[in-house]
Amino acid sequence: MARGKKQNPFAARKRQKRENGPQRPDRRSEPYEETKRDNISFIKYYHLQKICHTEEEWTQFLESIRDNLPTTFRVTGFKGEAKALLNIIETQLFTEYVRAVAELHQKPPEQVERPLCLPWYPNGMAYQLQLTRKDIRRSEPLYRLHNFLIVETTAGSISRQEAVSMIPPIVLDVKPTDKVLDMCAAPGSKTAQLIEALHASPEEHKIPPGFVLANDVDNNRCYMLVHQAKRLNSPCLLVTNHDSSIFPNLLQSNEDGAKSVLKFDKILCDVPCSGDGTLRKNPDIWTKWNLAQAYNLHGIQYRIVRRGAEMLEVGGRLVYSTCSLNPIENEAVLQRILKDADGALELVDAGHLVPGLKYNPGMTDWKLATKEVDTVYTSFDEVPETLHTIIRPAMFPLPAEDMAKINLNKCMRILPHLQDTGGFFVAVIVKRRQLSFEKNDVQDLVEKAAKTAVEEPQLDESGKPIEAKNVPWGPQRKRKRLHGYKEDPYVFFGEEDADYNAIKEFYQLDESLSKRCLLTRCVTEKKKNIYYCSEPIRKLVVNNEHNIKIINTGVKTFVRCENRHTVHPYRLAQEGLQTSNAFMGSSRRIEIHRDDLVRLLNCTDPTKPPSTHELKQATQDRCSELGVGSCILKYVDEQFTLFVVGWRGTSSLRAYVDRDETIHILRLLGADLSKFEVNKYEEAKKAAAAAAAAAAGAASAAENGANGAEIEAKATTPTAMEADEPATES
Ligand SMILES: C[S@@+](CC[C@H](N)C(=O)[O-])C[C@H]1O[C@@H](n2cnc3c(N)ncnc32)[C@H](O)[C@@H]1O
Repeated sequence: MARGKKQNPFAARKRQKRENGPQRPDRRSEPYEETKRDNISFIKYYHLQKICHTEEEWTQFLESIRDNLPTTFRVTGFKGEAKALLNIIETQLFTEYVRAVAELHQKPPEQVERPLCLPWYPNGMAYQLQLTRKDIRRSEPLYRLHNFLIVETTAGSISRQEAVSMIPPIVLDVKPTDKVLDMCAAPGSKTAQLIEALHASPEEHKIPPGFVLANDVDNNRCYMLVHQAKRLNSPCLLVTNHDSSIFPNLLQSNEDGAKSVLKFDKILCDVPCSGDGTLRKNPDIWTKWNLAQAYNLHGIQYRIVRRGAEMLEVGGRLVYSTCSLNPIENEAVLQRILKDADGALELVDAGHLVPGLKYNPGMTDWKLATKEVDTVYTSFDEVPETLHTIIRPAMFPLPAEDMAKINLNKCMRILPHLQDTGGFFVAVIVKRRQLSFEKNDVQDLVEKAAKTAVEEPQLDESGKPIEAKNVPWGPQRKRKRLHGYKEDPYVFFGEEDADYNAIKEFYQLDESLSKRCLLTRCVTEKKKNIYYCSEPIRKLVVNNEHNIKIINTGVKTFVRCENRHTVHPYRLAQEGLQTSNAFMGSSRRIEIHRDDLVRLLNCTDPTKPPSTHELKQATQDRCSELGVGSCILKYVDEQFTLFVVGWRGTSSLRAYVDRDETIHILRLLGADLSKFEVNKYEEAKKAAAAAAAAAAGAASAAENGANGAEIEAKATTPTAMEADEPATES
């Protein structure tokens, strides 16, 4: 090895593997073997626990849990156009669905089961299809349904989510004013529901006064969470990366300027669990299931819910949920925290929030067993000493008189056979008074904040921030890093900001969109992307950034675009329009006819935007009043109003939205989508045919002794972008 050169351990391991040859046989070419849906310990254990009330129900349970899971999705709630989309789904999409399923199963359309509207999901916005996710992904007749699910999911208009997983956010009953904590949030399907609930009254709150703090201990999963939540474009979300069981107390500023410990109105503890409720979706769990998983998880589950209870406001609501059926991970955890709380926490009924949902009550008696379920214990005295570190006294049911006080029967056990879903456990707790073990020491936090305060950006003599690139040792580098955490800083706008003033003037921005809530992710004079977060989120960040690992916040609202035809350096971002629109004046608005909007959206070549002369006279007239630059295209329908970011060029007008959003809007407008419809099977067939033809051609050329003249694929050089187009976003 060369001197001074360190050996890369990963490369070395890879080299070693290559030299040793393949360790495992390559099974890719072998036929796919179905997992055996059986596990003796699982069946013995749950039969022993009597999770079903009768033998007949037990048989139904076993039959159902071995079956594949239907597909479910919900229309995301707070967008104005949600109802219009639902209407399209119920008419056009389901007609196409029936046709495709009939073709797939080769039966008459009348015999195809219609999709089921989940009766307990609010406003009839969730549906269940009698197809597995695999069916949809792999069957050609279903390609349009597949395309629909993918496009609308990416556009944020629907969410594909297990039916039972939709329940915890519903029973948490989030209001737009609530401070919400999602303790174990990734990958974020429930967080998305919490955000939607926060935005449920746009007429009342342009920006909801509440917020959602979504946290997960797993850094990589935090980014999945960011990706999932981003589709909703909410300025009221903060994503953090902590162990929830030791989540730090957060500071808040009261109206009088004093500091206090922040308490949450609503907390979701969707804790890590053994996941045996998801056996229908993840059949692999059949082979791995054993009781040790539940014993191992009980401790962290208890510590998370205990910490959640401490952070809950008196009068606040906490939902504890798992996708496990095991009482060790469910009732045993809850009885522990309820006993600790000594009446300060109360289990409450939540059935009225999910009317029509079938579930069994929580268990008040259960047994413990060895890993193989060959020995059963009804009390800790029976447990051999060798198992004392695994099976703990608190896992056994409380004595009858204590059990009677805590109402475990109010928990909800959703079993697969009750309504053809996965298995799930949900419990709702209300905090009646402070907990004796709760620590609310503000002084400590204030001192810590003062000690580790993030330095303000350095300004030059004219008050401008000094470019970070000129001072590599500058403010960003000085930021205190928590445990190797490496996120860029959150730099809020100051009182005087030249960019803000320019934006305000150009877009006639109402000052109630607080400039202090605009932020960038680096200390630089030339800001690139400008994000917006709500005022409560700003305060949360400013008060606590010394203490919490922030992964993400803010919605991209303005984007720098250099363009020689406009003096204004920022264009609008479609993501942020949902918030910024309500604060913009009329200077950059164009009310547009449906046909014009369809024409603009159908233009997929950014180098050839539609000329204004092709548009309706009213649009042309309005365009001639507007200078070059970003604008808002408004379309009003009987059912909904759409706002789309546009770009007024010197002689053109274009819509500035991505492909999935384009398809979504065209769908709402009832326009032809065939241009965007991809049949991946047809494309694969064409590609295979082309490859076969090329191979045949090459073979015959070789046979004929041709001199191998190369057919050069011509690189398609795009024509130069129209000069008045903004540079595309990076
Ligand atoms: C059941 S999943 C949560 C699913 C999520 N609520 C949703 O609906 O998409 C449990 C999550 O807990 C996280 N987790 C595990 N231990 C944790 C801890 N100590 N603190 C915070 N999160 C934790 C895992 O990384 C995992 O993402």
